Amino acid sequence: MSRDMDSKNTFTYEDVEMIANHILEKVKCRPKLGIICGSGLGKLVDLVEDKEVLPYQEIPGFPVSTVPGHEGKLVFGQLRGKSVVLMQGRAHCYEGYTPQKITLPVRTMKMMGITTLFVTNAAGGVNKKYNIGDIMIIKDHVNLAGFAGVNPLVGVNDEKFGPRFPAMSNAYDLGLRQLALAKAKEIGFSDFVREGVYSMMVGPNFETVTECKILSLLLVDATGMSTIPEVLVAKHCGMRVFGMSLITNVVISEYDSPAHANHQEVLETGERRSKDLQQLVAAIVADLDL
Ligand SMILES: O=P(O)(O)O[C@@H]1C[C@H](O)[C@@H](CO)O1
Ligand code: HPA
Repeated sequence: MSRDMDSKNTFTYEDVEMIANHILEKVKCRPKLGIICGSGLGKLVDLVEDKEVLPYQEIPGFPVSTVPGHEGKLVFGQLRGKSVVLMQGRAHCYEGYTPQKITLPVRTMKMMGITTLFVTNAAGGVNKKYNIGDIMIIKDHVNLAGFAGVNPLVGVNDEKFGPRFPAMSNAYDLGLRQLALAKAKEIGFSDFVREGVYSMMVGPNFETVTECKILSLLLVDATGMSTIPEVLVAKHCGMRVFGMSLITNVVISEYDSPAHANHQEVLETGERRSKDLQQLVAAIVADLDL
């Protein structure tokens, strides 16, 4: 099965079922919560006890990330008394994968019994009030890649996954956002935890100055190169979604500025803020109703 699946760019319901069963045969854990770790945020797995680890290379069809800061491991275990599976790293469209391929893990998680999905990412702060190191709880998104036709739900729709025309007006669960804000307050994080709007361009280049000015006009607070395809697929198949962006840098919105965005800064901020992010995730998961 492995070689056939690895060369595929789109996956049928039966393909996903086979991949999910393959994973379930290899691990004992049966989680209902899935967490996708963004660039430099893979240390979230340090929260997990009784780990069972599967490298993506050993999972048929799974896209393998080629980007530093994305380990490429599926980590099962216990987090604050709850069974969980973490994706330590994700693949992106700019690596040459189709939107359907980068979201295969989300459908696989659904098929494995995951009902709630946490998505995390590194993002550039567009909102001028944001500081490097802030954590933004995602309240909505602008699918700029979708404006250009990059959307994992394009193509034949299998109703076994979900409806042809899924609603996206409530993509980021209100109850989970409220829980996260309450927990941030409880642990003294309110000064650097915000709520805002995320946007995605395909990348891999960072944005031009004019693009950043446009993002601001579009009511975007933080921008990145991932997450939205995963959220579209998760909502399509009926999952409850919660999202967080770590503001790893601020976008350059002045012409002729000598500053420029770079992946090294993204990884360094991820490293520096990883303990706080872990603390917030742990506090939310502890009180999560699954
Ligand atoms: O996977 P995420 O969205 O966290 O990664 C961001 C976007 C690019 O992959 C990379 C740029 O530094 O970080
Ligand atoms: N732009 C796009 N993606 C990003 C950024 C950014 O400034 N920072 C981290 N991921």
